[in-house]
Amino acid sequence: MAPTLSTLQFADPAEVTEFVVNKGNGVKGLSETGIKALPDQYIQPFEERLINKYVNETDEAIPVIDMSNPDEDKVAEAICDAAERWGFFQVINHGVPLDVLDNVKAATHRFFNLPVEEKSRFTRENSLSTNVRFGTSFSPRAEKALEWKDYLSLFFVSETEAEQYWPDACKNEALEYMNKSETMVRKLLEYLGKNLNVKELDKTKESLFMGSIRINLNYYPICPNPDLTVGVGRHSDVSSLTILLQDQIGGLHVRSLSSGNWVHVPPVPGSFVINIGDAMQILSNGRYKSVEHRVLANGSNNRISVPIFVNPKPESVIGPLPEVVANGEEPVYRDVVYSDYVRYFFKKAHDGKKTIDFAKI
Ligand SMILES: COc1cc(/C=C/C(=O)SCCNC(=O)CCNC(=O)[C@H](O)C(C)(C)COP(=O)(O)OP(=O)(O)OC[C@H]2O[C@@H](n3cnc4c(N)ncnc43)[C@H](O)[C@@H]2OP(=O)(O)O)ccc1O
Ligand SMILES: O=C(O)CCC(=O)C(=O)O
Ligand SMILES: [Fe+2]
Repeated sequence: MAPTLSTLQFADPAEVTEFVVNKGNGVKGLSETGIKALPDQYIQPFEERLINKYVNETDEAIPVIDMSNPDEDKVAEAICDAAERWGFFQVINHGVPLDVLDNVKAATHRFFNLPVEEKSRFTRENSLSTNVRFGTSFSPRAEKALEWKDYLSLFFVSETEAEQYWPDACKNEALEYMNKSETMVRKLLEYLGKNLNVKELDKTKESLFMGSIRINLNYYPICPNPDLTVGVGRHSDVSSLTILLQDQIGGLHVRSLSSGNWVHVPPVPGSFVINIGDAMQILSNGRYKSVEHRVLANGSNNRISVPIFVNPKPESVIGPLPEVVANGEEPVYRDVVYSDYVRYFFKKAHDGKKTIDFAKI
C-alpha cells in the first residue's frame, strides 16, 4: 500500500534516502507526502544555490531563431553564431508537429503518475535493460548534496528493443518525438558542420555527430524550500547537441559567456531549446561552446522537461576534426573514446564545466 502522510515519519536522513532513492519513490513521492521542510541531504552549499535575488538583473537573452525558411543563409549564420557566442539558442517554426510535443509531455506526466511499484520496475536494480533507467538526482552515490529531480532515461538501440523494454506509458510518444525531430537535428548539424568545413554528413560524420540518441524525461516536483536546493546543478551536457522540450513553468538558467551572468531561458510555446554539448566543443576544437546551465527548484509548480541527447556512437574516438585543424590550428583536445568520456561524467557529481578537462591536452 502506498505510504500516506500520517504513516510517514522520517526520523533520520537515512530513512529519506531509503524512501526516495532505494524504494524508488523519488522526490515526487517525497513531495507528495506533504513534507514541509527540505531534508538535509538536499541542502546545497550556498554558492550552488540560485536564489532569484542573487541572479544578476540582466537584459541578456539567448537568441530565438525562426527556422521557417531553413534554407536561407541567415538561418545557418544565426545558428552558428549562437553556437559560438552562447552555446544555447531557441528555435521556433522548426517543422516538428506541435501535437508530437504535446503528446510526449502528456506521456511524461503519465509515466511519473504511475504507482511507485510500476516505476520501480525501471530502477537500475530492477530494469530488464541497461538502456532504461528510472532514477533520482544525478548520481546519488557520488553526490554530497542531492538534486530535486527524478528522471527516466531511455537509450535508443532499435525500435524492437524500445518496443520490448521502454515503459508502455511513454514509449510510443518518446519514439515519435525522437523520429519526428530527426530532420531538424540533421539540418542543425549540417549548418554547424558546414561552418567547420565539413562538406556533408557522410557515414563517418554521422556517427560522430549523431551516432547515438538518449531521451530523458525529467520531473521536478514542488519543493518545500526551493531556495536551499537545485533542480539540476551546474553542468554542461556531454552530448554533441541537446534538443530540449520544456513546459511553461520555467527555471532553466544558462551562464552567459560574455558576462558570466545567469540568464533565464523563458518558455516559448512550441519552441525547442538547443544547446551545444561537450562532444561538439571537442570536435570543433573549442569553436562551439558547451555552456554551463542549471535548473531552479520550484515551490509552487511541478515542472517537466524532455531532452533528446544527440551523441557520438559510444565506441567513437572523438577529438578535433581534421577539417578544423587542417589550417594549422593547434588542437586543444586529445582523442578520447566517447563512452570513457560519458562514464567519467556519470561517475561524479555535477561540477560545472570540469568534465571537459578529461579531454584537454
Ligand atoms: C540524469 O541526470 C542528468 C543527465 C544528464 C545527461 C546529459 C547528457 O549529455 S546524456 C548523453 C550521454 N551519452 C550517451 O548516453 C551516449 C553514449 N552512451 C554510452 O557511452 C554508454 O551507454 C554509457 C552511458 C557510458 C553507459 O555505458 P555502460 O558501459 O553500459 O555502463 P553502465 O554500467 O550502464 O553505466 C556506467 C555508470 O554511468 C552512470 N549512468 C549510466 N547511465 C546513466 C543514466 N542514464 N543516468 C545517470 N547515470 C547513468 C551510472 O553511474 C553507471 O554506474 P552505476 O554503477 O550507477 O550503474 C545531464 C544532467 C542531468 O541531471
Ligand atoms: O530541465 C531542463 O530545463 C534542463 C535539464 C538539463 O539540463 C539536462 O537534463 O541535461
Ligand atoms: Fe543539461
